[in-house]
Amino acid sequence: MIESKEQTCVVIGASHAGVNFAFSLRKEGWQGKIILFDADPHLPYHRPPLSKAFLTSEAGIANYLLKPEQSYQNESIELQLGKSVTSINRDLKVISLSDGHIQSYDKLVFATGARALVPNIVGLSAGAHVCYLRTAADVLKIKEAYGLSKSKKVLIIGGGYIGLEIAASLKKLGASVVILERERRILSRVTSPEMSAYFYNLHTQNGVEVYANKQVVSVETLEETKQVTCQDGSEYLADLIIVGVGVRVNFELAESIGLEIENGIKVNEFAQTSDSDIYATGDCTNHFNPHYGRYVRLESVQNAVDQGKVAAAAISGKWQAYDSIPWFWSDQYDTKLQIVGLADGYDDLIMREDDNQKRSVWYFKAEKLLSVDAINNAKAYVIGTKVIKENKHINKNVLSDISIPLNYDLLTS
Ligand SMILES: NC(=O)c1ccc[n+]([C@@H]2O[C@H](COP(=O)([O-])OP(=O)(O)OC[C@H]3O[C@@H](n4cnc5c(N)ncnc54)[C@H](O)[C@@H]3O)[C@@H](O)[C@H]2O)c1
Repeated sequence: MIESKEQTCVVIGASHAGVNFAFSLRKEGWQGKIILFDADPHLPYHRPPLSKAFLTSEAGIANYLLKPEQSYQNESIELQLGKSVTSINRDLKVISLSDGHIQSYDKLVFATGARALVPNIVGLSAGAHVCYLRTAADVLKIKEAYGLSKSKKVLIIGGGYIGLEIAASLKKLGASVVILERERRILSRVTSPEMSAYFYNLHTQNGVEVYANKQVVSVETLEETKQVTCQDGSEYLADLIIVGVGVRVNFELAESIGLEIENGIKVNEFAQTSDSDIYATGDCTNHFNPHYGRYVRLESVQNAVDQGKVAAAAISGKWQAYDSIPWFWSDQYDTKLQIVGLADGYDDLIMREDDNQKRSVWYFKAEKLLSVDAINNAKAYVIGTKVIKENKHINKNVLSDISIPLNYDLLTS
């Protein structure tokens, strides 16, 4: 079913999810208008380099664009940047914008993602020396506060991927870096104690001070310096504080029009919300994953791209259920981590150390492979992906024996 030229598809959010959706919709043959709205005034850019190359280099955000500007014109995709959608009327099928304009739609897509979580810490107001890292503007602010070549004392609140990637990047620039993590170990929300230990060692070996069990309770400004105090009474001084304590989904607009919200915007396997003319894609969605038999909300580029394709196909009348296997990556120092699958709920793991640099952690539940964390080990990532996709059984004795090379046939025979 290809819509006519009079139809309009409005997309709220022009990051990975919204932009990939828009190009996929055009590719599917949608002939009507496609309009992307985003509060961010920059041309849509890749987010993964924000905590890495963009943070450490002099290159402008124009070097990290998702698509060249011309390609939006080529595909007749209208970009309305620097504009927030403030309300939606489902009966009239119109959205209202911060500048007072209204826009009608036939199909509406939420690709609203998430925002940096602002913790409730006394004295932590986002002044010049307190930064977050979610947008290009956030990174520009860090660069301005930090200065690319100066060696400053940076304190990072939160030992998740964002905190660790920032630490690795700023360490390369010569900063002195302290990470304060509230939980008993870094990365506790997203990975196993074994992986947390690996990344703890990686960072401390590179000169980052990493402290767990540190709940920051207050921040005080002492002339040019910030003094951070934790619940256990310990104190740290810093020139710059960067906060990376997780995200909050941007679901409020969807909630205001009565869409079903449950850990994000709830969608079916076709990325469709509880309103059949409204879809949602990317970080903001809670969707069913058939490989794991449960609803998941993923914060990843892979999900943003793949779910956008499913939504575009569905709007075009091709009902292809979303069934991708999640994958993620992170680069810190010379370590490349690739993750396939979701390890939550694992009851067994096998850690394989092929050599000092190449490792992999294999997570199982009831003998089924759930996920693989591959450290500098593309082979483990590729084999893990194939095994999960094909739902094969792995011979754990073979996997544990590092004298046997990693090989799909040997592992699954
Ligand atoms: N390579 C990647 O995949 C990658 C890289 C960067 C960011 N991201 C994504 O960006 C988003 C944000 O990342 P993140 O690392 O901020 O989120 P996160 O939730 O993964 O980690 C936040 C960490 O902060 C800790 N924390 C929370 N409150 C705290 C407090 N008051 N004091 C000290 N520590 C506290 C938590 O225990 C947690 O370990 C996530 O969606 C993440 O998946 C992904």
